[in-house]
Amino acid sequence: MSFDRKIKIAPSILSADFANFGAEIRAIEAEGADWVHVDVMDGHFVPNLTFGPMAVKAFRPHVKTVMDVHLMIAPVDPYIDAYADAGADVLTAHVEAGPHIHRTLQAIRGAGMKAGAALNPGTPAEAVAHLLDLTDLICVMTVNPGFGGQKFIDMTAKIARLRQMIGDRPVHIEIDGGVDPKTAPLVARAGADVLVAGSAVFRGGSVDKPEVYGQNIREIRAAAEGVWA
Ligand SMILES: O=C(CO)[C@@H](O)[C@H](O)COP(=O)(O)O
Repeated sequence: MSFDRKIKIAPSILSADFANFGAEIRAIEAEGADWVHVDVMDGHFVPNLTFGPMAVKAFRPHVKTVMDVHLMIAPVDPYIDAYADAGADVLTAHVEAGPHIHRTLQAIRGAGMKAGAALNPGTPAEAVAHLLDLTDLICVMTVNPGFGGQKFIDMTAKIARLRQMIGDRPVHIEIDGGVDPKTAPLVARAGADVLVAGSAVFRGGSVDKPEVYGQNIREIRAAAEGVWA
């Protein structure tokens, strides 16, 4: 997985048909997704439950791009090897999920994955100030995690601060929650390069109407890239 700061659209399969993940993943990739974002929720760190490492391992053969796994679980450390075995390319843990995020990021890299650190809306950019050399991606939550389809919370000041703190390190800034063609330019202008979008990608489409996914992905990408025009 090479590093660049081009805009990447990462559809969240939280908004896909849960009875048809393989076909949904193949459809979004065929329609232009750069990464596939997989939301793991434990019903404890967040008030919702999705799936665990066995399901993620079953997704792996369908993902030809980058499998970006966002853990909304606590604790994280006992499960790192299971997600490495499942084939995650990027494994992101929340800084709020435990007292030892530094150790967690080291363990994620040690298991051969790219390491991400996620920040809830109430957590300041400074929470990752001493983690930047251990981190490949900072995920800025623009909703309170747990559900798709929520209203975007403006975190542009935090994103801009992170971009300044990161400097020339090869660290992605990923935005997660409420990303659509209206909010994408705001976060891209502030310095984000990976845009997770669930409802705004899957809305109106299906595996039988995948061209809608393609249109939705293109609209988000064009809106984000438009800030550089
Ligand atoms: O992690 C989460 C929610 O906790 C996200 O990945 C959502 O799935 C994004 O969904 P939309 O806000 O784009 O519908």
